[in-house]
Amino acid sequence: MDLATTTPNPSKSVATQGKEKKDLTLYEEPLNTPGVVPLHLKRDVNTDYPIVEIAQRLLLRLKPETFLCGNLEAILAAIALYKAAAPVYSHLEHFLLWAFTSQITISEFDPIAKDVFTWMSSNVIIKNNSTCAIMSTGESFDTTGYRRIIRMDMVSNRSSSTEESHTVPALGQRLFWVGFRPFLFLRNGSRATRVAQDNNRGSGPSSARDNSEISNSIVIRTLGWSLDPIQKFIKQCKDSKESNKQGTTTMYFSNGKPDPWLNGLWTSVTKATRKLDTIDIDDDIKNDLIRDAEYYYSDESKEFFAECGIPYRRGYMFYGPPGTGKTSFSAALAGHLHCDVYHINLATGDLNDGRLQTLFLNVPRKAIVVIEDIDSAGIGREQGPGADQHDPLGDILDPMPPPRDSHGQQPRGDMPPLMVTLSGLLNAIDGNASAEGRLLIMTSNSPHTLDEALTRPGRIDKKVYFGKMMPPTAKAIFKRLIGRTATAKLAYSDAQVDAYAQTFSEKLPADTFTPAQVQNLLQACRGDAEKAISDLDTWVQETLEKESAKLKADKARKLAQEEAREAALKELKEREEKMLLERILVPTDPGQASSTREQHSAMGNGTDRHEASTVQLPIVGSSPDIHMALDTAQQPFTNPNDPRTCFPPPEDLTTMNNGSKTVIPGDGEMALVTDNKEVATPTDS
Ligand SMILES: Nc1ncnc2c1ncn2[C@@H]1O[C@H](COP(=O)(O)OP(=O)(O)OP(=O)(O)O)[C@@H](O)[C@H]1O
Repeated sequence: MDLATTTPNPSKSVATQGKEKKDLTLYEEPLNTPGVVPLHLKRDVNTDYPIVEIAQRLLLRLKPETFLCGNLEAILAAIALYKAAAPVYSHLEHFLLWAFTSQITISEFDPIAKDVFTWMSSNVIIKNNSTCAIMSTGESFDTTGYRRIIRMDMVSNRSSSTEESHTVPALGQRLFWVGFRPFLFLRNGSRATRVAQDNNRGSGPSSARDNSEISNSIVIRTLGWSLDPIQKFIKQCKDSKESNKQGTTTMYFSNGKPDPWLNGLWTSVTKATRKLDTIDIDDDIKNDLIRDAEYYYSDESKEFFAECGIPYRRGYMFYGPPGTGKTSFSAALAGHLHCDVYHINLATGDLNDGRLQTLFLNVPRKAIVVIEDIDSAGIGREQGPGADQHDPLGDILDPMPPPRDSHGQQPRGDMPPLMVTLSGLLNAIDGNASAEGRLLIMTSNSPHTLDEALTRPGRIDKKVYFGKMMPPTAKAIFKRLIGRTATAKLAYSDAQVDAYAQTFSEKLPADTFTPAQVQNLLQACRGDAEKAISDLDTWVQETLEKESAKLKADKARKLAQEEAREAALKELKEREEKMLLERILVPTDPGQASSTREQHSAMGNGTDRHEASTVQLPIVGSSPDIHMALDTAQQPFTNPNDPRTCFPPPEDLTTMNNGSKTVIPGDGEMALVTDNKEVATPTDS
């Protein structure tokens, strides 16, 4: 199409042209004016698509007719050709990749991916003047699922990373070299796929794409027919992480979610290692624990376990009041042994036996697994099939609806919160499928509530009590929290600090306060030793008063709960009695009574007759009578002479062997007489 030939002459007036020409004269400029777009082409141009206008102007300026055989159809044909050839190119590309490269795909939530990210961050993104990366504040960018990932901002790495933030490779691909070998790093996944996966939660690894790539994954590709170079590269990433890890401990927290591709099993946080000498507990206990744990991970011990055929596992139970250092010591021990800590929280309601087992199986060989506050996880002494049965008292004591979940939804009746059972926990800890090499630490505030099976030797090898502050530990905590600052800032000598610490430990009542409480007091003094000592008496008094007030309040609350429970029990009993009466009372309507009698006569004598007549048993009286009758109503007849289990035909007035007698005073009236004494009749009631 030649634009110039169809250009109307703008100089001609509308009035002097025919209809067709009249339309054409609307254009103000000749169409062949460079840079001017004819109005009929402008109809698709709007502010949303200025690019179309730009392209059109460009075409006019370039005058494509001069080099494309004089028409625009050639351009369209070229585009069509490109479109047709694109799949061929894609196939060719796939073939070349298949034929000449090797690749490894890693789920983004796998710990290995974290190692690769960290290596890429420090060796490629920061060094190679990248223009695109993902920045995350905080430490846990690696295994946390998309909710945190979308918080990250795309940034240019020209703003250098700070201590508080991390840059990780952006989605897409980048080429880098390790020595003389080129590698292609490819990060798949987008927010859209993450959302889609979120909606398909539970689909698990089947959400992988058809071409066996995992969504939200990274792919490492290199030239050649062997995976060795990639494996070496991954090992290099791991080694680099290990060397960077000095002085830090990584804590993993169980997610309890079913889809390991979406959220991973663990969320991790890396912290500066807490040193063991910052935990103030009895020195003997501390040294014993350290020696035991060190020996457990020694080669000698591994051989011993293997030779004796004992499963290579060790377990500790730390128990004592809250705030005495059970969790802190576990973390410090992990730092000392250069291993990571895996925290499993059983009380979240999103763990069941299967998931717990999976978590234990996914703990590396050398790791400390901590199950905190196991007594509050709802795993009591008895947890049989009836343990989760509905408690009728609950309805009376707590008539409120169950709490809403995190999405504000009422829990559905058919979806109870997940529970870990005692047998599930025992299996996970030391069942055949349980991983070996881990050191398990359970912490508890009240270990006496735990089932003995859980704490028996073999599962728990050491039980350690973490108690309140004694004078030696009070002295140690004073030196640690006050001494160092006092020496540095106020130039106290060691002897002075020691003297203050001694005074402090003597003034602090022994076995009364937890280390957490004392730490709170000393932190507030900010290195002022004299203030710490002068404030101590007041603090002790106030804290004791607060504690006693809290104790009183707790006692009152417990008493109120007990009373409410008793009242509820009473109410329940009354309900039962009422229901029973409704079930068993004979109607006083003579018509009904005679028809009942007819039914009884029709039944004749025998067991059936007894069952039928039992239903009519009139019982009104104290609760033992009621329960006697309830038993009778629920049990089949076995002894026809037993007044509780045998009721005579209504037409007879029978005296029982044991002296009990049933009286039928008249139509529609029945009464139970015990020891020839009438208890009640329906008309009485
Ligand atoms: N023995 C201790 N030595 C030093 N610090 C301690 C000690 N005990 C507690 N703390 C401090 O008190 C705080 C709470 O300690 P931690 O969480 O370890 O107690 P816990 O016994 O595990 O409590 P809980 O039973 O509630 O889990 C921490 O800040 C910790 O530093």
